Amino acid sequence: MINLKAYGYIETEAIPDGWLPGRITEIQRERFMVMTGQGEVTAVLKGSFYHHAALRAEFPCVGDFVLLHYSDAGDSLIVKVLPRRSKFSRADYAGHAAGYAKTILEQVVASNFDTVFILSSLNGDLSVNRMLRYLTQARQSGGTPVIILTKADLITDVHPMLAEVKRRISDVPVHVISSHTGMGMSELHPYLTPGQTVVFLGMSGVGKSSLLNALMEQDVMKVQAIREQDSRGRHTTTHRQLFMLPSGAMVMDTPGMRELGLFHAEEGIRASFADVEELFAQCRFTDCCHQTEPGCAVLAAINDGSLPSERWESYVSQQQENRFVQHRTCYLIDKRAKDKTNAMWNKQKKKNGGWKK
Ligand SMILES: Nc1nc2c(ncn2[C@@H]2O[C@H](COP(=O)(O)OP(=O)(O)OP(=O)(O)O)[C@@H](O)[C@H]2O)c(=O)[nH]1
Ligand SMILES: [Zn+2]
Repeated sequence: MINLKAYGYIETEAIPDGWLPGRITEIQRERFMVMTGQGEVTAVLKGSFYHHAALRAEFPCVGDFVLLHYSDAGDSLIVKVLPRRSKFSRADYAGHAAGYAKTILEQVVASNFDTVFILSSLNGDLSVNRMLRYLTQARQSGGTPVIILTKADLITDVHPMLAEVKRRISDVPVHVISSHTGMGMSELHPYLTPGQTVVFLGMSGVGKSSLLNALMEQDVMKVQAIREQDSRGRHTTTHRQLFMLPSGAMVMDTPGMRELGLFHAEEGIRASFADVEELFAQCRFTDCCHQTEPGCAVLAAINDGSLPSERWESYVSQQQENRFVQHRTCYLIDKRAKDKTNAMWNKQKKKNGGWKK
């Protein structure tokens, strides 16, 4: 018997007779691995998930708690996804049937995590703006962000960089580690207590796989020694996507996490830049664009130094990216609707042997 609480399960609703709660640890095409009180089982989705395929966001993802009809011979059946307490979604544009265009836009790639480790490499180009973007996503997700500066063994003096990060990001813990030497790793223990789930965010090559291997105390992920042009087949040692660490905490690593874009991130942006958005109310004109207008509170704050201009710039660039995603989404909905109308029109034309009567 396995205690599902060790997997972060919190019973929030009574489980009907004959149903079994479980947590999704791995997804391969149509087949799911689910950890349950009876051990890990394979499962498939109840047909109704496919009938309502438009509700893409409701498809189970790694980390989800689900209810199953348990079968000890063959696949169990996933009947319900329990409410998610946190999630990462990505905007999904890829080739789906036109009729579903309005509702396939959010694809959830990981859920029910407590902490988001935002990784940046100290020896690469350490970009605080990029960190701020990841912070917005983390805040939007419902997880608690923590910043991890990796590969400390490659730097002689980490202090200037650490000071710069802390200066610009004052409300989030920052840790300096090396997965190779073990430096700073003990600082991560408080986030890795039993039943806690962590996800990693960070650019390719910052050391996510190396950190996972170090925390697992074994090589579960293949680490890239040399960058390949072809990103396929990268992590070939395992398909597992939810790892139980020796400490009793879990780490999720899903392919989707590696290609997140900002998706409907207004709330996250608002949370990250409350100080900036508060200024807007103080502008003289309600439709102020904060560019050249007289009486603009933003320009005044930049001038007197109370709003660092780099902070204003990263706010503007996150807004732009978010708006781009939204426009693109609207554009695609529009285009799919048009394509569908055209297809119907052409069918009609054929049937009528020429132009519609
Ligand atoms: N010196 C040093 N190198 C490290 C450390 N962590 C990772 N590396 C190296 O950085 C490179 C990339 O590490 P990975 O762990 O594969 O990075 P990743 O973030 O998983 O990369 P993707 O799989 O592309 O997303 C490898 O060559 C690692 O050996 C560290 O703490 N110190
Ligand atoms: Zn203004």
